[in-house]
Amino acid sequence: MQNNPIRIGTRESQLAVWQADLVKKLLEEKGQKAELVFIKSEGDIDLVTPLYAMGVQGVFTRSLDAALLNNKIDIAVHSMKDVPVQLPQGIAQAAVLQRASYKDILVMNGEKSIEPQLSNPFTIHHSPFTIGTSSIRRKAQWLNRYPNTVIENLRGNVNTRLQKVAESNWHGAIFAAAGLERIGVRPENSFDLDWMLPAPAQGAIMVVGRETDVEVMKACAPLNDVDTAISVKVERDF
Ligand SMILES: NCc1[nH]cc(CCC(=O)O)c1CC(=O)O
Repeated sequence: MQNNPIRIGTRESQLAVWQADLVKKLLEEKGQKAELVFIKSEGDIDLVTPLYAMGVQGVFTRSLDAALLNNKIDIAVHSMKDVPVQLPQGIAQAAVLQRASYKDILVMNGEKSIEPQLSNPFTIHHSPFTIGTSSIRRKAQWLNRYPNTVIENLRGNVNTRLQKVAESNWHGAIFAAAGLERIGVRPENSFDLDWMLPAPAQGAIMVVGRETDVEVMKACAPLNDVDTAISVKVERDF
């Protein structure tokens, strides 16, 4: 056990804070004091450039990595799908929490459902769909199935993306189920895209720490969910 509270580094978005707060609660359940430290990431500052075009890996994780290595925080909490497979030198996985939904979902805009039209894939409809996503993985899979679609760029955290969709005249946008469900903002007018292959480790939360900080690593070990940790390792090694 660590006598000093474990300093948990997190981004400032509602989802990031929710995830860090979960880690705080789980540590406290084990009798370990903990506190949150807020750190801005490059991925939250530039809200226009698609992530794949930013040209560097780890746009959400780099400032937290630096804070860890500079001893400003003791652990960092990430959506695991945003964490590059190769961790920076000196940083190691401390735990992977039990996974939530790994699925991608379509959030439709307004009350009018386009679900019936979507049950008919690979056909050309008279008026094309307009769907928001900046993920090249989601775009490629969507266009393969619904070729007659206009894809619009959609960046930002979960809340700002939901707001952009609501203010648009698009038919809808693609999200990770986990992100919306965790913070309780999954709209009624949404459904799972069971045919879409999710990102590796989607829906999983990763805790990282300093490799040499044996005490902190030990304090985090009970948070590890073995089944999730094995699944995401296989997905990321592939
Ligand atoms: N790329 C951003 C990101 N990173 C993690 C999540 C959601 C939570 C998760 O998948 O674990 C999201 C939002 C999204 O893809 O819609």
